[in-house]
Amino acid sequence: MAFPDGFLWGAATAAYQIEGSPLADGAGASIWHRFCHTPGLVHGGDTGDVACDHYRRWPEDIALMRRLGLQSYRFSIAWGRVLPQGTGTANSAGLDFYERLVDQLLEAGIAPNATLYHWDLPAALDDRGGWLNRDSADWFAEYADLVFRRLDGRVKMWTTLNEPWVVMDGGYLSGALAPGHRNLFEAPIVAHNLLRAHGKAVQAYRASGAHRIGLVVNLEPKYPASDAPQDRVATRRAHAYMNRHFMDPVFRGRYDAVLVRMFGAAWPAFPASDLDLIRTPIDFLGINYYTRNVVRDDAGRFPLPVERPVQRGATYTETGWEVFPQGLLDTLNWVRTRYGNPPVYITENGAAFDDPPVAQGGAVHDALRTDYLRQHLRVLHRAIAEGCDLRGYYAWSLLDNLEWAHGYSKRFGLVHVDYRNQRRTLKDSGAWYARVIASNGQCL
Ligand SMILES: N#[N+]C[C@@H]1[C@@H](O)[C@H](O)[C@@H](O)[C@@H]2O[C@H]12
Repeated sequence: MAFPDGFLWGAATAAYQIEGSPLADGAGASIWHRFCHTPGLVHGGDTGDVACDHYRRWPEDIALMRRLGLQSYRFSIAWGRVLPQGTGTANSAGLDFYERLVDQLLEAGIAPNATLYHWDLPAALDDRGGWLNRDSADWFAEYADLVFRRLDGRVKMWTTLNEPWVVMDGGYLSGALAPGHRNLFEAPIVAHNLLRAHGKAVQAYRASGAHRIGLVVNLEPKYPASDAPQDRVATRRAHAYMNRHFMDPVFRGRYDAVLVRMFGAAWPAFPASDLDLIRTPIDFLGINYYTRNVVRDDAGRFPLPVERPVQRGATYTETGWEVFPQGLLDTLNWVRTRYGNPPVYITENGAAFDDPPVAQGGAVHDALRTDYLRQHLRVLHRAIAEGCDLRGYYAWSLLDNLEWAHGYSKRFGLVHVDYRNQRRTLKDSGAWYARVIASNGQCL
């Protein structure tokens, strides 16, 4: 099942999850540095102080990318490395790091795909209110303009934000992620300022950039646990809260009425001009897809029903996610029909499984991960046949890495990392993915 000529094959990472050295060479601390160093918040007390030591081992990791035959590499830029205080004086050592990385990627024939914000807000900006402060959109645009002017042209594919829904829900409602707030009234303000920041960064790019810029969202299709009216209503609410929450403003210039009603008094009156900014046109949409959500009414839980009824006979990953490739097809067709079939990249797709240890001779026989990826790639081929404008795919992740509050307990990598000595070992899934890339999907 060959994919179209020019289909882009890649793998993805994020700065705080792999780089280590979070304060090196003048870098400013992020909210994740603070969060990890706050006892009790991250599994095992793990931090990003070392991670995969990518800040120092990046040449070795580019060699791994070449071995995989990656055509593109999606990474994120740590805001605090280039602007230690979040605004103001730039840190040339931080900019130099990303410039060297980009230049060597190009040297290796790998197209850089840079994400401006993958959750690591400079702590100095959090001290000024962070995403709760309306000025955050201007702070972000200043940072974006700085890196655009430094790297655009060599980087030809930019993303403003990674998964703004997770930033809002995890960082300000559930409190499971940095900065660890639990406040219903903060959530819509944060979501709105993230969207404003996205719009301002896109406008900054249009003023100076010459290539493409988009947004990466996590989309999780919602299915009612039964035909009972209360389950169908709960499913619509869950869909409004997670999926339409950011897609509707960006592509349709307005919020979902169901979402607004859900928040009730906690929903502020936003200026209409904000929605005009937010809907500034983008060049592509990045979709991170992992699983689906079967929804049963759980009236006691706002805004998302917490119960995820276990599906008999299904396979589940180490993060408790059902393996459900049909949900990826359903999601892509929903985006195609509701939002005018925008160019889409799958910017993350992968799974954590309890991988076997590295075998003698250096192999990791992670058959479950290979099967997960194969099932989802086959679905992508169907999505293209059904008319989705699907341009590329990035496996999550290149390396085992810091899985946020899970610490290093969950492994998503195509490459195993032994955190005791930083030894990298290509897993069977990585070797298989290299064959998929080399055959443009023919071997699926
Ligand atoms: N959990 N999980 C894996 C993966 C996470 O490691 C990424 O940083 C996020 O963009 C997205 O949540 C997905």
